[in-house]
Amino acid sequence: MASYAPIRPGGSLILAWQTKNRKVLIVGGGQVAAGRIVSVKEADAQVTLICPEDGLCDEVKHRIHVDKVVDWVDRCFQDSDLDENYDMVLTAIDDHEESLRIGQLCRARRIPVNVADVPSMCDFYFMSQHRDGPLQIAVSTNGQGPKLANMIRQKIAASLPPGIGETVRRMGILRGKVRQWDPEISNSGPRMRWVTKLCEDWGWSATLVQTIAMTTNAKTTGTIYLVGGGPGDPELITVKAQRLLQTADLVVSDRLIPQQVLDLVNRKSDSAQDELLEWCLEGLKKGQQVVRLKIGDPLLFGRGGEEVLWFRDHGYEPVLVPGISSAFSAPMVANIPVTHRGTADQVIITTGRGTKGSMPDLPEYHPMRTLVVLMAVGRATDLQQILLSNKGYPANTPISWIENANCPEERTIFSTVEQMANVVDEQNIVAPAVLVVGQSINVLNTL
Ligand SMILES: C[C@@]1(CC(=O)O)c2cc3[nH]c(cc4nc(cc5[nH]c(cc(n2)[C@H]1CCC(=O)O)[C@@](C)(CC(=O)O)[C@@H]5CCC(=O)O)C(CC(=O)O)=C4CCC(=O)O)c(CCC(=O)O)c3CC(=O)O
Ligand SMILES: NC(=O)C1=CN([C@@H]2O[C@H](COP(=O)(O)OP(=O)(O)OC[C@H]3O[C@@H](n4cnc5c(N)ncnc54)[C@H](O)[C@@H]3O)[C@@H](O)[C@H]2O)C=CC1
Repeated sequence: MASYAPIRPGGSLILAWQTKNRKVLIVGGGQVAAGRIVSVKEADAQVTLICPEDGLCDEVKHRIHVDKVVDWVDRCFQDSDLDENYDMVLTAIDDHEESLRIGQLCRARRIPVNVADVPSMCDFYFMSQHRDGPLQIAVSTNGQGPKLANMIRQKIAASLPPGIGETVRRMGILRGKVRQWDPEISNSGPRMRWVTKLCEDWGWSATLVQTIAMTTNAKTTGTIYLVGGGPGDPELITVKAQRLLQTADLVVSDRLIPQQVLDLVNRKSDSAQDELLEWCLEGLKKGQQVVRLKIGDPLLFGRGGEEVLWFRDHGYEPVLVPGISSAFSAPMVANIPVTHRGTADQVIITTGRGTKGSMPDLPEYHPMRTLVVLMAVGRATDLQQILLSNKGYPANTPISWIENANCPEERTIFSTVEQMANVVDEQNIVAPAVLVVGQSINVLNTL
């Protein structure tokens, strides 16, 4: 039998009540009323406050006369005040009998009411609240200890990462965009899975959620930045890239926008790349600062050169920002100094997948050479055969596979050229993985 959460009666229903343009009546003008004004005005309600002038505290006077966010009626409450069709009534007066009476009147008219000094007369309680942009955290003790609610709220607020409100705000923009890309109701499932995965993968690091956020502050001239996002570890991006990501109006990324969404948005086109570039262009035409975020380094097997030419054709010269390529960071993960005095004086970086699936001309064996092969996993058998049969690699030349370098699932496997395809099968190595071949592997690793 499935087990479900137990029901624990005796609480109150916690909601985020939408009161935009709703009519709220506040009775009283002391410090409690001042707090109520802030709460309901932050929720965009229309406020009428009834209280004789000599009862107004300084803060309430400020809200009435300086902020001008309150319609003020200079007298005591009268029963006919409730004829105004209020959506909510809040009393904060020092006359207990009158409080109770107003509460009862509201109850009779089914107007939701909070009576500051009579919890039993409240349809809802106010909570101790922390707000940061759209993020709202509220603590309730369900009437048991308001001061404790205040202390607990402060403790929670102090533990939040800086910038979290901005992160939440940008997430809202991003979710709006995702829905614009594909408004189909029937795609709600994939949309939700993507947003969930994004949140889980990138957590609430403000910077990283910002990297995929899209905002619309138009500037006069658009600029395109071709930015290297590094190998996957959020800490391995440059300070410059981070700054651009934080300030950009639009960030278009192929890594952070995973296949599920590309599938969603690219139904009209079978070329994801073109579609992404078109988005950039749209932003540029609006005068936006656009970041085209590439994994690794844009110009090392990142097709960055092609994108520069494409943007030039469209009248924009991209600003290039380098990133750390896995060609360097992956060997480092495996403690391989790709050059090392006396062991390796050159490093050749190549790919296992050339244009249209071709195999690049691999270099001859040289004992002082380190070979780094990106996108090699699917070609392990071919690579092994070429290195052994055509390029003179001794069978026992050390190799290392570094899978998911600089990501949480990172894995490093050492072997020899003779075994390099075998270990891919045995250890089930999958892309993305970097292959390193050469004597430099043995310098810091005792195998
Ligand atoms: C039932 C409730 C109805 C309601 O007002 O909605 C209610 C009732 C009463 N409060 C009283 C006293 C105090 N209230 C505060 C402060 C807050 N009170 C708030 C809410 C609530 N107060 C609702 C329950 C919410 C919950 O428990 O979760 C907060 C959270 C929100 C807000 O008001 O905006 C706000 C913190 C704001 C912030 O953190 O920012 C302080 C501390 C202080 O002022 O510094 C004291 C003195 C110390 C103490 O008593 O703890 C008394 C008089 C008791 C007496 O005479 O002895 C009553 C009446 C009674 O209990 O009978
Ligand atoms: N819920 C809460 O968090 C808290 C509730 N309280 C309770 O809330 C009430 C208000 O607290 P404060 O703002 O500090 O009081 P306060 O004494 O500073 O202000 C009371 C206000 O009510 C006005 N008033 C009195 N009778 C009125 C009427 N018939 N019509 C219109 N206005 C009227 C007065 O002119 C004054 O402006 C008190 O009863 C207090 O016990 C106090 C602290 C916290």
